[in-house]
Amino acid sequence: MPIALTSASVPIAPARHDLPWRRARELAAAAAGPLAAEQVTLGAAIGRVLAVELRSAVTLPGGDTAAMDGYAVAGPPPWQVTGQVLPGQPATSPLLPGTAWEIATGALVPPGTESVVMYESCERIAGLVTAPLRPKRHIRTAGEDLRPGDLLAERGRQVTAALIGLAAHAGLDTIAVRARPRVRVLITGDEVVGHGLPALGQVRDALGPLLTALVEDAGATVAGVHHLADGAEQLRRALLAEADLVLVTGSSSKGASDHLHAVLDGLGAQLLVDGVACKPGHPQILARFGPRWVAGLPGNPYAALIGWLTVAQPLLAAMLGRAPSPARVLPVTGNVQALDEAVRLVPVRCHGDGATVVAGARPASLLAAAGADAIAVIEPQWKPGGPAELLPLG
Ligand SMILES: Nc1nc2c(c(=O)[nH]1)N[C@H]1C(S)=C(S)[C@@H](COP(=O)(O)OP(=O)(O)OC[C@H]3O[C@@H](n4cnc5c(N)ncnc54)[C@H](O)[C@@H]3O)O[C@H]1N2
Ligand code: MOO
Repeated sequence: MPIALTSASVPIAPARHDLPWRRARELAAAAAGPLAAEQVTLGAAIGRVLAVELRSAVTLPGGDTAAMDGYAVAGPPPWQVTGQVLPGQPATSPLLPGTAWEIATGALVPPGTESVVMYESCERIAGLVTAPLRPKRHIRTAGEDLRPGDLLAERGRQVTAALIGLAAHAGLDTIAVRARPRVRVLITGDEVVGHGLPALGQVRDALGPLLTALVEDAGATVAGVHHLADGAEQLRRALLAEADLVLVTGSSSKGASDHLHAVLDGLGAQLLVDGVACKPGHPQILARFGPRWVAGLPGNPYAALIGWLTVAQPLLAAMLGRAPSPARVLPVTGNVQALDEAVRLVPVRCHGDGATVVAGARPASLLAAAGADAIAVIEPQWKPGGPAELLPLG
């Protein structure tokens, strides 16, 4: 059972209300250490995060190898064709000067080979081959691609299809990756319905599907999506189920049916984040009790997406031991104004050398975010057209 370890270097201090957005994100990123490693087959490794660096187990190519179909030749031309060598059938005797062996791409060249000449450059008449001789042509030298111990990928890298192919080429059958954090999603709100058309006063659940997709995209696994009726006891019991992270939506503000603060208090949870100075997404919580973390996200769907990017995504990246990707900063243009004391988070579309605000973003609607490819972090000191950090949206 993967358990998030709290980094020894980050003591949990009681949450200050309305943390600066950047500070909230940093706290979440430093809160947990990587989960345990597990060994998986290459076939199961796509998207996982490397728990150790990957190194080659082989020399590649294993010996000097023909890079073209043609003739392995020794000495000056012409060459008498005296044999043949195919991939997987290494020559047992050396090639003598003045002779040639037919050779296929990928076959080990016989000892004594000076060059490989491709069929297209040769003239062959009655068992004699001639071609201009260029020493060492079309021969891949032993170990020119990999040597045992060569680094294939650093720890913390996400496994891609190319890396799986490379690892197999390098002789590996399994690799050590981080356990996927198990994330439970608790959707609260008596008005929230899971499917079909909502009646007046009801609303279709946007957050179960949104968070499921975000969790899976982040390399974690959804342990369950639970719709809870508003009520402290249901929430308390649901928070006790096994998970590395519990996401709770629609219960982090101050309304009559927002029970998360009281329930966490009753459970003796430690609050790391309790309110963030950003718009939207201000009512956010990050707390820990026992081995599990709880992120309280606003019920407004776009605000919940911002809450995810602020506290949940960095925490999961830490549990996965994921190497941080360099911040992307681009000039941002469009209809947006910086706030005096808080960060504004706006959906943008990127175009080569800049990003443009997608109009119409509102806390309760995902329409603008769905048309965007990133969220721009508009700091109080930002000026129109100035640079802003971009958080990618998948
Ligand atoms: N007195 C105050 N009231 C509010 C504050 C505040 O600081 N003081 N903050 C406002 C902000 S900002 C937000 S955001 C919301 C967040 O409140 P909750 O997290 O408690 O969420 P709810 O009140 O339950 O819902 C807000 C809104 O979102 C709809 N919703 C909820 N869940 C879903 C879902 N799964 N899918 C789609 N839509 C959902 C819900 O029906 C409400 O319309 O609080 C403000 N109030
Ligand atoms: O910040 Mo709320 O999160 O504006 O909708």
